[in-house]
Amino acid sequence: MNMETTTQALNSQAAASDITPQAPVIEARNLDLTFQTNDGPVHALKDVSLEINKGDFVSFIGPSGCGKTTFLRCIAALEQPTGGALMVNGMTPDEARRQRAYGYVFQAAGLYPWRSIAKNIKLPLEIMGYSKAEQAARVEQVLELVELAGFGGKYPWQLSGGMQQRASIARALAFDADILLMDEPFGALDEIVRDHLNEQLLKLWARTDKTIGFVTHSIPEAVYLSTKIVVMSPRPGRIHDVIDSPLPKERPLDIRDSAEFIEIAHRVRDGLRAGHADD
Ligand SMILES: Nc1ncnc2c1ncn2[C@@H]1O[C@H](COP(=O)(O)OP(=O)(O)OP(=O)(O)O)[C@@H](O)[C@H]1O
Repeated sequence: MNMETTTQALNSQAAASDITPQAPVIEARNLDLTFQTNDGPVHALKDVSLEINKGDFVSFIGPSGCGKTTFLRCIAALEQPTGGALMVNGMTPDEARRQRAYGYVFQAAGLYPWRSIAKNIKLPLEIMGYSKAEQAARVEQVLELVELAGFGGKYPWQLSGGMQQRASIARALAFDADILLMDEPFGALDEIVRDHLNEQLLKLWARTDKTIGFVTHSIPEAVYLSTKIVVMSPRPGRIHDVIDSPLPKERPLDIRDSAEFIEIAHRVRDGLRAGHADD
């Protein structure tokens, strides 16, 4: 095969792979979850169907108690659905958890106060049996990613709330899972800090190509961050609308003043209102 034909063959292979649809990273089909409580059954999720593809940044927005956290916890195999099907990387959530498919960032940073930032980040790596050298290398790498290089020796109380939340993101990134699940990570922070962390998170996402599932109550945050916005309606949590964002991947903060941004924000708000009216 001469050089030209080789190039042509490679080009056509590339073209073919461009059009070959990739299997979704997360696929929910008619997912249902009812909690049995002392006060009777609580129907938290109803008939939730959703596909999340590699590299998507998906935000879940909806009123309190509509099942956003529950859905994230199902993906992480922390809750068992009572109906429907859920696949993560083509596996059951439990298998995916065993393969360390995701890192999870909680509402509160949840750092151990008696461990330095570096030692907090190392904890999951120690449990997974990484060598000391590998632990140190990964800590350096993820601290760099969240712009906390040089802070590994500090203790959580020596860091601001925003820095602590970044440290907890670093901990979730440490074992390089493809999926990052984030449950209202910036909910407790003031707006300016939140804006800054939103910008940093977008850059981190662009650099690492992770698939992110992100729970928020903030419409601007959802629109600014996401490639896909899932609007949920009150209990039992259902998907009211799924918005594929037309915004470019590169997003300066002032994109929030653009007509396109405002239009998507309106659609989310209308969805939230209509969801309430469904009751
Ligand atoms: N382990 C549990 N046992 C019983 N009920 C539960 C459990 N976990 C959640 N629920 C109930 O399921 C519903 C959905 O809860 P979930 O935390 O997923 O909502 P949410 O949309 O994340 O709410 P918020 O925005 O307030 O964080 C709520 O009514 C909640 O009380």
